[in-house]
Amino acid sequence: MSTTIADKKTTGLLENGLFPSNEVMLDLRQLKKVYPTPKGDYVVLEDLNLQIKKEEFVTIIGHSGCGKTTMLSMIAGLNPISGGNISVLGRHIKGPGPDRGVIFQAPSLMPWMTSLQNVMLGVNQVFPDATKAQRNDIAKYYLQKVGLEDAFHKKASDLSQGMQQRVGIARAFAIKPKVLLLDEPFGMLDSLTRGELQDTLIDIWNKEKITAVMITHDVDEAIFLADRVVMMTSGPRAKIGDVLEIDFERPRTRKAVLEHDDYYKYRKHLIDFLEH
Ligand SMILES: Nc1ncnc2c1ncn2[C@@H]1O[C@H](COP(=O)(O)OP(=O)(O)OP(=O)(O)O)[C@@H](O)[C@H]1O
Repeated sequence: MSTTIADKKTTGLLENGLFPSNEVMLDLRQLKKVYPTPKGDYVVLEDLNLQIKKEEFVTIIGHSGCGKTTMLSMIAGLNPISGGNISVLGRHIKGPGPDRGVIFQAPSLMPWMTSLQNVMLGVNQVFPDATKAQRNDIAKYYLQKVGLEDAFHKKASDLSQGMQQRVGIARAFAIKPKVLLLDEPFGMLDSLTRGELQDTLIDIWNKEKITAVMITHDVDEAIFLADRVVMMTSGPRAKIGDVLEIDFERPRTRKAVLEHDDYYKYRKHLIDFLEH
């Protein structure tokens, strides 16, 4: 009997359903989130278990309001955990830290500062012992990687939305985090700019291989970028509903992905999940 995509098991799992601990970067165990509301407690997430391996790129999809941002902000340490725990390389997180970089939908730059100054803000905090010249080099290196070599000294408020998000990407990579958390980073961009930024992101990621977790509403983006697409159930009490391994070689090109025999099977699998 032939194996369908739905039958495929995630590769590398032990018999207990977990990855070997030395391969795991991020571990969410029995995660729970409760928001108090005037009508009583609202349990957004419950019994949510997810392991993400070192150097893995995972995309998260799920219906609006299911709790994706809640989960990501908890991993970032910006939103308190109501139950269970989150660990990075085996250590429970207790708040935000430079081991986790975040890219939000709106890059929230300091509008009166230049691109370089915005990136330097993070670099200065994370590498206080480096010389000013070294810190400058790091910031410029990543700005150049995102295609902003001509815009080091442009004020953030003078940049287009796409360029601002490029600064956001440079800023996140420049602090050299262990985990990169992306919350719909291209959600506000037109589709052409979105495609360009996906290419920029994946180009840097191919070199740096930072473990990445990215929320997206775009099924094609989810497939193009990910090693695994994680599907969340609808809330309340959302958890991981299904995981789809994307077995395309890297580095990938959009053309090769779109022409691959499995592409539409992956797409159908994700859309079927979202429609039920
Ligand atoms: N601070 C809060 N207090 C109370 N309820 C909240 C709070 N933050 C979020 N919620 C609720 O928790 C649920 C999950 O919100 P969250 O933003 O995590 O979902 P999401 O899946 O990221 O949504 P979207 O895809 O629309 O961005 C929603 O019902 C939301 O209204």
